[in-house]
Amino acid sequence: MTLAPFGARLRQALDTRGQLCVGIDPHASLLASWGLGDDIAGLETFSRTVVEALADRVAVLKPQAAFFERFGSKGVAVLEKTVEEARAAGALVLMDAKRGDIGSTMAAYAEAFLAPGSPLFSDAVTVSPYLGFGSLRPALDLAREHGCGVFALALTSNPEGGEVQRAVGADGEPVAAAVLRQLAAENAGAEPLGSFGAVVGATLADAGVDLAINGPLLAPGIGAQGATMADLPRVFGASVRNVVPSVSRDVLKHGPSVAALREAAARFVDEAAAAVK
Ligand SMILES: O=c1ccn([C@@H]2O[C@H](COP(=O)(O)O)[C@@H](O)[C@H]2O)c(=O)[nH]1
Repeated sequence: MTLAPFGARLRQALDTRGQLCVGIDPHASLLASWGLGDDIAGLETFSRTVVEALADRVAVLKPQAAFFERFGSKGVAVLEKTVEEARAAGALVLMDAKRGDIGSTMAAYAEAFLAPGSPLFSDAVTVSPYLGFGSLRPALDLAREHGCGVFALALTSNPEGGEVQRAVGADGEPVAAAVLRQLAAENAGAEPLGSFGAVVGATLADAGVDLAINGPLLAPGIGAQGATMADLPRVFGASVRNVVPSVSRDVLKHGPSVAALREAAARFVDEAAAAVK
């Protein structure tokens, strides 16, 4: 089956389901607070419950690969099932894997997440552009071919990010600005929204760079990291409609009750709508 471009599918999901991405981050502390073991059975129950609660209503679910990989091959098998079931229930799945390597290895990462038929095939994947934006080419091309998306780290939500991302190159352009400029080029002419997004933390005091990339802006940092939906207009300005605010722990802490998870997600959707209008 050929998918419509990711940007178009994402635009529709955000407009119909609301501007929210919920992260599936099975921290050991969350497994414990849900009364689950820090083991494969706990991981499986946690992930299945999040998918049951949210995949039919939130725009995007974002499994954090690290929390599955820490259990080895059995954890990856749970991740595969989580992705498949979330997509089948109607959510767009953004795999938060933050992969980045030389181009020839990047091609293998791209096949893992963006080639139809791959066990971890997802609607989009996060990547690191810090081996040079050009090293992402295999992922950008495969995503375009198959209707998928790619989100490159631009200005991350952690306080340490700026030392690399705000550094200024020999030509005077900050590193993050160069990433955003190249994403904008990938999205040129795309309607209603390009498929190549940037990760820009909602925790930033001020973006200080041009965020008008005609693509989605994944905004982690809301909730546990201290940002709120009310911060979005200040950080994202005129691009705020293209923001995909992302919350993991501040939704997940309401489990294992399916109803409570749904209520928490609905509250964030309402808060995002109020902030963006
Ligand atoms: O700049 C970034 C990029 C990715 N993340 C990821 O998002 C979630 C945040 O979880 P919370 O519980 O909502 O804090 C997590 O998976 C990070 O790896 C980010 O936080 N910042």
